[in-house]
Amino acid sequence: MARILLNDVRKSYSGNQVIHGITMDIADGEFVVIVGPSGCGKSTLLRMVAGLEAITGGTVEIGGKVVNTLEPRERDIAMVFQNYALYPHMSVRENMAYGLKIARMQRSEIEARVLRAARMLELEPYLDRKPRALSGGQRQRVAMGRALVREPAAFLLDEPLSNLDAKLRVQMRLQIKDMHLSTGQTTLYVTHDQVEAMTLADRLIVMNKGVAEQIATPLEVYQRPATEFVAGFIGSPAMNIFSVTADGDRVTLPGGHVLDLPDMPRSGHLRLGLRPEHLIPAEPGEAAIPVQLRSVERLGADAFGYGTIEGTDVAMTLRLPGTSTAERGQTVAVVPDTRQLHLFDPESGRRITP
Ligand SMILES: Nc1ncnc2c1ncn2[C@@H]1O[C@H](COP(=O)(O)OP(=O)(O)OP(=O)(O)O)[C@@H](O)[C@H]1O
Repeated sequence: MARILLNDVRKSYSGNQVIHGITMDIADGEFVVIVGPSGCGKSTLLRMVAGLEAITGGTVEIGGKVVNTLEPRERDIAMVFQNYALYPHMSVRENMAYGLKIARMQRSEIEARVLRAARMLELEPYLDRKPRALSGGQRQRVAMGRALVREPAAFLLDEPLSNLDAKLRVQMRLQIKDMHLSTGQTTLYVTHDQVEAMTLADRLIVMNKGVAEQIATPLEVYQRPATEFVAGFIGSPAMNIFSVTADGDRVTLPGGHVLDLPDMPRSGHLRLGLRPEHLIPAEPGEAAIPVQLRSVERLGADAFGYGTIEGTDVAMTLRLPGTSTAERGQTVAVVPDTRQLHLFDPESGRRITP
């Protein structure tokens, strides 16, 4: 087990910087998820920790040792990739044992470790099968088992569930969580799936264009996004974010609609963020945001209304009760829950208190 320290880690490809200095102290046993849109540098960051990419600047420390110039096999880490990379001619047992055999571990110890991992991953019935006779989920568990038997200081996983169907992904997500709880191993996990990120992580690194926009627990990221980018990226359906002008507590919205919002931290142009669940039906006559609905999606317990602020093309998503009779073409008047406002600086995109 190990603590991982990233200190101003940078990466350039032929002079083009793609990771712009990431610093983070990952505690021994912590589960950290690197999340962000395609191309933001998640895999590159993970591969630098693994030793599969050279580090252009800064240092990576694993278990108190700077590993910048160490080969992957010298770093005491195990990596699981999205494409499993199993040996087709070997059985599940042989696939899992292979790395240990190469490391000349004693046979009895290899067997014990393979059995322990197989039990944890519910692979015991398949130990003598070849990969081609396994389902996608089973193959992914073998890839996981192969990493597990090495009992490394840290686990690095790059989108390990992206080749599985939705139902299997949920199962494997729970299994990964269980595995982490029982091994207590430091884990770095890359995904672009925010549900995986929110449910697995002790802490998240939310990345955008090679920068860590926020490093915090999933709940902090959801409740107090540090930037407009994070606010828009985390949460489904996404947060409604639009430009407003504040004059004291009088706030003018797109379309000229005016709300009285208490405790505005400053006047002038601001970006206002409101999650769909924090918009409440207005009382008759109350100053409200009129939302003209373009479509309503009914999910049973809830319904989502997609539309625009009346008289504008500013998109708004509402979360309505499953019993709502709202329909496409109707206008629904809503007011924000004023304890749940998010305000961002229009220039820097950074959160303005609260
Ligand atoms: N070998 C390379 N040479 C040049 N540029 C590269 C190389 N590998 C990655 N990049 C660039 O670095 C940036 C980050 O890539 P990376 O693969 O880390 O992103 P990612 O967040 O993992 O994306 P995805 O979710 O699509 O896998 C991208 O702009 C990519 O084009």
